[in-house]
Amino acid sequence: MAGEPSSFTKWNKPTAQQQFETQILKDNTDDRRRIQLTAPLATEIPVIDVHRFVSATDAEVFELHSALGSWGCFQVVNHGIEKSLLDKVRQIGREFFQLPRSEKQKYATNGDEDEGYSTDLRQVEEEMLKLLAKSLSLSDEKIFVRKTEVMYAQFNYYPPCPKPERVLGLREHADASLITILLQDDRVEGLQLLKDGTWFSVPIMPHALLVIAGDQLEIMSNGIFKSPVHRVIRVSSETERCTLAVFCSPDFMEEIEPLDELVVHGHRPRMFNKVTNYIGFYYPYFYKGKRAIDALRI
Ligand SMILES: O=C(O)CCC(=O)C(=O)O
Ligand SMILES: [Fe+2]
Repeated sequence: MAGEPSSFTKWNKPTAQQQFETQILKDNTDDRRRIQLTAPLATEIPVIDVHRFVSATDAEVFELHSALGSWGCFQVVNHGIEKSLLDKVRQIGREFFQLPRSEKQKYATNGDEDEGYSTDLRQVEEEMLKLLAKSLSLSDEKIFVRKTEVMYAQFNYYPPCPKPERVLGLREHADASLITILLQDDRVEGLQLLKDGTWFSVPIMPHALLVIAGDQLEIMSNGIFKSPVHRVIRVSSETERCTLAVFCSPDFMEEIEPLDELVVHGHRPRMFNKVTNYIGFYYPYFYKGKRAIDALRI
């Protein structure tokens, strides 16, 4: 139906997740609760300059570490992807969703070729994963790089909404991924993050990428990093909002658990049980409005 949020996914290993995402978007329109549209701006989310971070001071590394333990995300600038390319990606997303439904349908299963931006995003992903290992002081800075095999890109499109206080764009959830790299819309806000029981708006930085910790990172970091609950509200009755989310995860059949190095007897005991195919494990909980990660807590 015209006017509903929709998504177009393109990833290297199509699975049931695609259907799941469609379901989330359908569910959103059933939310009839009044939504609080104004929220304080999350100005404390740190902005990390990737180039500078190579020679970051201990204080900067600590800032990243503590942001991921509280907000569960950070903004990244100087990531190496051309601004013009990011603008083009957003433009392609908007143009795609403006096509008639019959046209969009033609692309629905066309998910196995490479796009120009996917290589660039893989490099950014690797840099981010190395930053995470660095901020956890892990001995192997590539541990998360080696464990992250799946990249799944999804455009989210939120049309203008005449009753934004009635309809969510995307209902509250935490991501099942290890990390999510989000290219926000450059004009319309909408992403809100739950911290200590309060919703905060995530500020727009037009050419920054927002890195969000997913549940699998919370598990592997033995709870040091938090996978934040977030949602999308539809603030504008005039302008559409388009974002690109890239979900980065281990192979589905990989067993994940807290990294040995982060389990410290007597100080930081193991906080989560092992799980295989976390993505598959996650959905049934999501549908019930619960968090899968809670079922793994020891
Ligand atoms: O569109 C957004 O701002 C966030 C999307 C999101 O949270 C998701 O796709 O999981
Ligand atoms: Fe999300």
